[in-house]
Amino acid sequence: MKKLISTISLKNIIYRFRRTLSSVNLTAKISDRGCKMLHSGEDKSDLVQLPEGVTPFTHITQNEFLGRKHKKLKEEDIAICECKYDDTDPESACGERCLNLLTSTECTPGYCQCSENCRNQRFQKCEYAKTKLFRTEGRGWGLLADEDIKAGQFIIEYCGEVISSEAAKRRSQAYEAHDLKDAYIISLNANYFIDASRKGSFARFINHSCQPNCETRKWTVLGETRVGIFAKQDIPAGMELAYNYNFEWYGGATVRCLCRAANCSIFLGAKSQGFQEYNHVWEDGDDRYEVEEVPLYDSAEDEFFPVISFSGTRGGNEHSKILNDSEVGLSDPAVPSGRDVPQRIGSGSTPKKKSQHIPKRKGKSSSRKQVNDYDFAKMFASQEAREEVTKYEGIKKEATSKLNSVYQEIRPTIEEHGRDNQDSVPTSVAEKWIEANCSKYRADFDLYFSVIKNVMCPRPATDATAAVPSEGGAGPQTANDEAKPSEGGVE
Ligand SMILES: C[S@@+](CC[C@H](N)C(=O)[O-])C[C@H]1O[C@@H](n2cnc3c(N)ncnc32)[C@H](O)[C@@H]1O
Repeated sequence: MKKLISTISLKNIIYRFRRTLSSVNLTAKISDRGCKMLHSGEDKSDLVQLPEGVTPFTHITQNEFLGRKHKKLKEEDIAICECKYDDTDPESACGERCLNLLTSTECTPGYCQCSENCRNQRFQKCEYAKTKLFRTEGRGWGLLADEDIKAGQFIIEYCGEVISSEAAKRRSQAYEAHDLKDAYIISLNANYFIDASRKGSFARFINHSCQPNCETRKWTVLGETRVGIFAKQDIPAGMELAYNYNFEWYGGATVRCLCRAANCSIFLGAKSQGFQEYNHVWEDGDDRYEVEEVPLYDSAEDEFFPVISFSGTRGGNEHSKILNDSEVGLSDPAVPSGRDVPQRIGSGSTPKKKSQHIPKRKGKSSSRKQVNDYDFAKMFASQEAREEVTKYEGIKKEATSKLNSVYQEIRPTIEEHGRDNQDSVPTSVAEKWIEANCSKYRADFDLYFSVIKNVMCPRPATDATAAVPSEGGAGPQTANDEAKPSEGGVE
């Protein structure tokens, strides 16, 4: 908590400091938008050749806005850092101590004193890691590292068309209606989404994992928010890149997740906006989400996909091939391979197979369900035990519903700032969330403690009508009354 608060204050201090600096009047022009490396003169999107089977899309290296132009950054809004280039220490040019870098803001060309030596224009200069498109088993196309990537490294920007949330909903439904099963819409902020279905960068091929080696981060570049894929850990060449789709991904059709992680949440982007709009989900920790129907596709044809070569945007990383999951770091011998599991296939690659459906397990409910809501009190023969356990069951229910309502309250804020920018969430909101979580954990603990205590040290039954007399229900009460759960779990 302390760390969170100090990060927030640090950010405020840096922000104020930058505002002061930005009043310094520099005269250079703001550079043209876009990735200079790829957009100097010719349209490099023409050069991108895709392997056979990939649904064609337009390759872009900066977002395109529908219904508006790129922002024109006002001079007083330009954040200027303090860095100065020193040729004896090139790393000092907008390195890790750069004020802009620290606040996830790229330096503005013409306004950075390090000029062409500035190292904090990675989105603008398309300083991407080398990656390679490959065919996965059952998850369509994927992107893998084509060089060793360091933890924290910027890998690639997720580019696409920036659209409103209403448009995202409309498009998502239209894509589904047209049977486009791969969904490429992710959230930019509370109101806007990036759709990489028709236009996008190679980031659109990065698949989801519940235990990912990459993450999305939002950066401010020339006044606009942009989404980058960054390495969460060192990634060796040849390993598949993956990030967690929850929060960012708009979702679409309900898709069974095939990431093979031990903590897999079963469905792709189950916490994403699109998923939640289409389905009613169970709480975290439940073994299954309640959904109307789950379309699954057979991946058998994926396995016979030929090795294909193609040339892409940058030298050295432009051929694709089919690799099996163990070759890209996804194998788990405990999990059946694509051959055994009914899975869905990537878009446009192979003819679609007949869809299957998981039968609906329960009636559709209109609200979030409580899980683990077992009435433990019924287990006990003694009146006192039942009363005590009932009391803690009540406290736990209260804490759960408080946590749910806090979640609903803070969700827009969290979604606006994005999962990776939690330090921007107001302290009061963060505190509320942490407090509600602590209360819930404490209430859970108190309830389970009370159950275990009463099972281990049964009290004599005082109520002949006990619903389910426990085995030792009539036994003598042991002297263990001191071992009580903590009082006032949720206060
Ligand atoms: C942003 S696209 C990723 C690229 C996609 N595989 C392709 O071939 O174009 C997202 C789609 O990939 C598939 N996908 C990604 N991760 C997956 C996973 N862990 N399990 C199953 N399908 C996945 C789903 O069809 C999803 O709609």
